Amino acid sequence: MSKTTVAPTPAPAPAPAVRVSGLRRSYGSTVVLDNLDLTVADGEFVCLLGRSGCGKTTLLRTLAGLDKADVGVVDVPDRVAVVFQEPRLLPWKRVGFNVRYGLPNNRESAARAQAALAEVGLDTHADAWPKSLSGGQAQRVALARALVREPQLLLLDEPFASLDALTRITMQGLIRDLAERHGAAAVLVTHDVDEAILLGHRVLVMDGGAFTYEVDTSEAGRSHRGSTPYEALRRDLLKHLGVEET
Ligand SMILES: Nc1ncnc2c1ncn2[C@@H]1O[C@H](COP(=O)(O)OP(=O)(O)OP(=O)(O)O)[C@@H](O)[C@H]1O
Repeated sequence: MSKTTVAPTPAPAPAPAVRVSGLRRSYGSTVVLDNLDLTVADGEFVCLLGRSGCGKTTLLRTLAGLDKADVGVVDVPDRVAVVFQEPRLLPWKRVGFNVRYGLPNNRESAARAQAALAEVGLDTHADAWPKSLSGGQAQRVALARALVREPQLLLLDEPFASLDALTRITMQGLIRDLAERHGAAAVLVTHDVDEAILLGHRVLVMDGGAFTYEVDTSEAGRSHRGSTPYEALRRDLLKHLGVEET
């Protein structure tokens, strides 16, 4: 009896976490987002770099559902969490409540909040008041509040901007590890080229509401600062941002 072998059907590629096409947004006569297309794969970490006013925050707010496109398709998963530049905690509620705010008021939510606090190294702070936290600790609580929702997409709008340089380095490592561990896709807005290279699998440069450059940083991001591939990538990005190095 002859045997027929059937070639296995390739598994379908997983649906991307973010699919944006033809996105336009204007305020009056000012075009802020101009016919943007963006796809972010599941588990991918994308960083947006661009000069002030180029439309980064507007794009992030649109992905978060906080701003509305004039035209275009914006397809994001159901569970999206945002971390802003400031922690935005409720000062009259304890840390644990802030983390589980919006979840059902039950023991499971309290346990999930506690686990999220442990992930950001603040498991002993559930009963603390926000005003007793340092800036870095408060931003960790904001991160725990995002993670407790088990987001499929994490949106980060300059979350380290108000932190001191040392805390910033710790937070960068933490966010990278957590995004990886949770398998969440992430979009980070930053002004910092090194931060973008360090955290991103891919870096997009925006100018005038459009993407003007894109680079895969997954390899160079693992190289040390100062190494040849890292410095070449850094110079390349600075050039596309229109920054002259002296
Ligand atoms: N609600 C609004 N009403 C009118 N104009 C707005 C509004 N929000 C943003 N803009 C304008 O849209 C443009 C893009 O703003 P956006 O905040 O997205 O830029 P950005 O790249 O995030 O800037 P930055 O890096 O300084 O935060 C700017 O010219 C800004 O003035």
